[in-house]
Amino acid sequence: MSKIQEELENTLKLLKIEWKEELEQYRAKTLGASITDKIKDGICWYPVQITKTRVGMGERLIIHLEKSPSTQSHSFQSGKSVALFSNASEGKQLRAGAVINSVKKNTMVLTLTGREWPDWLHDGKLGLDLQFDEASYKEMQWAMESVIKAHEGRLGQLKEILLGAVPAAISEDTKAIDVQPTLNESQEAAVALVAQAQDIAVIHGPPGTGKTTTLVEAIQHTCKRTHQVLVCAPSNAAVDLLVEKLASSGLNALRLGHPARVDDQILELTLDARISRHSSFKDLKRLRRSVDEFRKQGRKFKRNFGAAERAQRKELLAEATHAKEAAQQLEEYIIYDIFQQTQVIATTLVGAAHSSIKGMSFPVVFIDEAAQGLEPATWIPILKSHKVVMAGDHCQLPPTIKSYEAARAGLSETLFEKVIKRNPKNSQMLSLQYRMPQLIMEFPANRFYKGQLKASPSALLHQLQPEEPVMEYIDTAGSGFSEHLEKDSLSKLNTEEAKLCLKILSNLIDRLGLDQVKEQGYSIGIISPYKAQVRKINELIDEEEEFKSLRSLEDQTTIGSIDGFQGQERDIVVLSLVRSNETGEIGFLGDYRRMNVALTRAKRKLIVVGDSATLSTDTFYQEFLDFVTDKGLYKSVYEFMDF
Ligand SMILES: Nc1ncnc2c1ncn2[C@@H]1O[C@H](COP(=O)(O)OP(=O)(O)OP(=O)(O)O)[C@@H](O)[C@H]1O
Repeated sequence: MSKIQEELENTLKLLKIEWKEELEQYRAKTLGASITDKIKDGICWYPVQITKTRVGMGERLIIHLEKSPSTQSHSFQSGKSVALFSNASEGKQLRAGAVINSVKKNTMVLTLTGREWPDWLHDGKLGLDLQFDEASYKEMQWAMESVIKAHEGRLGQLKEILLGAVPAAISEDTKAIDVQPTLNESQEAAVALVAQAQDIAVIHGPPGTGKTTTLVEAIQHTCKRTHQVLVCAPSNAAVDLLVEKLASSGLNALRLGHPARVDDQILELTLDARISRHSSFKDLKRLRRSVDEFRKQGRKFKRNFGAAERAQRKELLAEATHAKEAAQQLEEYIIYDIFQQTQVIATTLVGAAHSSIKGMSFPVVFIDEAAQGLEPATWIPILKSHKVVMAGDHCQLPPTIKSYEAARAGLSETLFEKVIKRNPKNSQMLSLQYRMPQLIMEFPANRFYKGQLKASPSALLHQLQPEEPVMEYIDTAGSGFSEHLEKDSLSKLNTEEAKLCLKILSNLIDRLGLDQVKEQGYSIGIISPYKAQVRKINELIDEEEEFKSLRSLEDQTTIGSIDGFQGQERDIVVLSLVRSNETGEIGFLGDYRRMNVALTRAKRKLIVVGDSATLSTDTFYQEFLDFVTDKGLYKSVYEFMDF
């Protein structure tokens, strides 16, 4: 067996270990567990009441739910798969699949996976279970098996090239390319590389250097020459960001994926929305209504059936089937028509296995944030493509891997890293960043990029107001604040620190003036490495009177984990580090790439809040504390202790 085949077989083996680990963790929580156990584990809500049902975009069925208030934490998050169940039928549970749109402390909005309301929806007591997402693993396994099996054809060639056994080809044609005049020299060189590369091109570089911006330019350029391209990223948030930029650059983009997982601003570009805007949609609706009508009529005749009624019923149900087939055909035509008009099909890596693009192939696939994609997931869109373009930064967050064994044995190395190492000539580095002023950039630039990262003149001027410092570190040491473990999720939170962060942010908003912040449209990010802290911050903003001004900025504010912020930027960022304990334990803050992402999201103001007594046990954080002290960015919590 060749080295490459061995390597791929090994990756498949590691994927199976990871799959087993995640399944075992899920089973440990669910198998044989009573509803009470599951509620305690934070993976079940029961009972829940329906507060509203409605039909959303694309005729999706949407349910608003509420449970009685409790302090019980849970693992429900937007985008996750759940099952709604009822205890109405004795012994057997009635279940319907759904995806979470949004979740607050005691309320949730869901989109049902099916197209029909379950007939038990208003019977018995309802509950909600978190589901294990096995479909993604199946797709990744299938992709790995396809790559292993491919010895000929384009996939057979691509695997040899991407994994470094065969050199990648670059065209000699160095015709000047027509790009936006705003691109810098290395960004322009990256677009040229994408045009010339026959097999693979990689754009890499530190945060804010315009990898996504350059990728969008390269996509535009490619779309002038080809009918359609595939564009992917590992996370829904990263796909949404790309789609937004592609659509505003004038490209006809289609966002594939479940609408509940898509940002509200992008909903208009989903297949559901595009179908509902199609000129034949009215006919489709009419046909679907007639299916329902025939069925309803057919089911009316239940008792005292004579031969004539039986025949009539048969006829009505046959009509229903007929209308259903016609509706399906029309829907297929509408989808075909939409795809014909689409220049860019955008989806997550795993979403590239979506049935609506089954059997399609693309001249080029563009993968953004490729350094965050698990290798088996990254192969999924490559199976459909002739040429591969990746953008990313391997000093930012890697993919999340649950099995320590699989990560250590090599699953943590991404295809992006392998490609850069093995095809150095086919990559273009960007090193001029446009996001952060010097002070925000300096520490990550020195610590992660050997000082090679430079700030563009425009970024140097980024600030909120001349007298407002662009960066501050607020030390909570000595305050008595301390972290807690959220028992059910095993995530950490630090309530006092969460309040302090919001207080500091409210003060900043007061200084700038609420109206001014709204008028300027400053975007705000409140970030923490821990999901439990993110939940706590959300809860405080929703409930506490003193954070009223922050509530009124809801549309401009994003609260999330560091992992969810990769690829994004905000004018103002508050980072809550949470860890505060006697033993100096810093847990997964020890993955410094996570801090690299967190420290490089802010454009005009970065406020970091943490406990130096705990953090300084680690040399990386000690260096960071030395940096903020040297630069005069250090403040103690005592300056804010009046609250
Ligand atoms: N040539 C340019 N001129 C002016 N602004 C630019 C240029 N290139 C990128 N930018 C701006 O810099 C910011 C960062 O760009 P972008 O998000 O593309 O960077 P990135 O490298 O993908 O960042 P990250 O590593 O965080 O994902 C954006 O606000 C973008 O508009």
